[in-house]
Amino acid sequence: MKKDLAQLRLDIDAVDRQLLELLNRRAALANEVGELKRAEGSPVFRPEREAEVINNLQAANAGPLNDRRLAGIWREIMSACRSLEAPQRVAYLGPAGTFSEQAAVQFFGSSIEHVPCVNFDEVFHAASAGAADFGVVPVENSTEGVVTRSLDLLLHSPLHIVGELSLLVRHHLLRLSNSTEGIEVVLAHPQALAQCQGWLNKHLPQAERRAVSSNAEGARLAAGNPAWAGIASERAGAEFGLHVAAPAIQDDSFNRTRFAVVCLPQVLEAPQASGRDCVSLVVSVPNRPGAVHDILVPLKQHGVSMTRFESRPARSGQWEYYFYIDIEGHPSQPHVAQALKDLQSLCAFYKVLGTYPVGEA
Ligand SMILES: O=C(O)C(=O)C[C@]1(C(=O)O)C=C[C@@H](O)C=C1
Repeated sequence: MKKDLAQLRLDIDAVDRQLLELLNRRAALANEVGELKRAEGSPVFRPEREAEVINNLQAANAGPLNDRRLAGIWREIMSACRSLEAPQRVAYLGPAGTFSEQAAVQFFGSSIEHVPCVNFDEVFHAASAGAADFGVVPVENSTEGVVTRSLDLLLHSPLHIVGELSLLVRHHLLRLSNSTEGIEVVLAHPQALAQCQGWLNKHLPQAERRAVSSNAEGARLAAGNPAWAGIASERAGAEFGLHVAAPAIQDDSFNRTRFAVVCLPQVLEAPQASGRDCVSLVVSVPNRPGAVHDILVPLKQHGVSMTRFESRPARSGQWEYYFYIDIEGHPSQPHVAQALKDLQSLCAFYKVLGTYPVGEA
């Protein structure tokens, strides 16, 4: 005979009590790990261990829970255990409700200490000066290209990249009412205004576009004036009590932003090889014909794929450039190490920005 709802709920309650006991046993073990780590001064956050835990469980998973959901649940369990060892402070472009905050929570889980910052410079400063353990900054958007300020800050920063993630970015038009009538000003971060310019040209051609420090800040301001609208996430709308006047107004429905997770090498060294890794570099070459071509030759010779090549002016007034290069692989692989060594010998400036596991698309 099939069980009725009341019986099924009793069974769920019983399983939950077992889970609770097991989770607390796990948490107590994490506490012990924390004591060991404090004694030896080693880092709390170990991304390669967390990846191993999830891989092992996925290999043993008999269902019906699917592997993706399982990973999401264990990321949160480990985030909670990690916070018992030591709360990880994560800096990002605030206020609450930004995509950067969403990226921080997606990467570290929700048991983190939030360090919202007013701009990207402050994120780098917080993580360099010890006010935060990690920083999360956008580096590239699939519609708008690179986030130039983040690249410029990475160039001279003592922070290195230890992880990345990519977030599907849906921008909504948010305001105090749920219609698009009578909007005089649209406020958002310049990147979001650019990502929605086609929609704005078509639907709100008369409205003034006002750039503000973050989308969430635009939403906050829009909550104070019925003729103003912000472009931001649903989360930001909820935070400031706004309606969605028009959903998903970004010009590209697959609009994605890639974020880098940065920290001081003292907080976390470069992660070990995970099997799917990436090295980010910034280089400059002597100003002579063929120099840019030449730096790509070692990559081809040693069979290393380049997944990104960006240039940024060196601000010397001499039309010199820095090149931001991502390659596939890990320096512990001999062909990658050799390619990097040969490449370095051709560069006037060479800096490894980080070696880290490739983020999920
Ligand atoms: O294995 C460790 O080093 C732990 O600290 C435990 C644990 C976990 O909860 O499994 C927590 C934090 C680390 O990032 C990795 C794993």
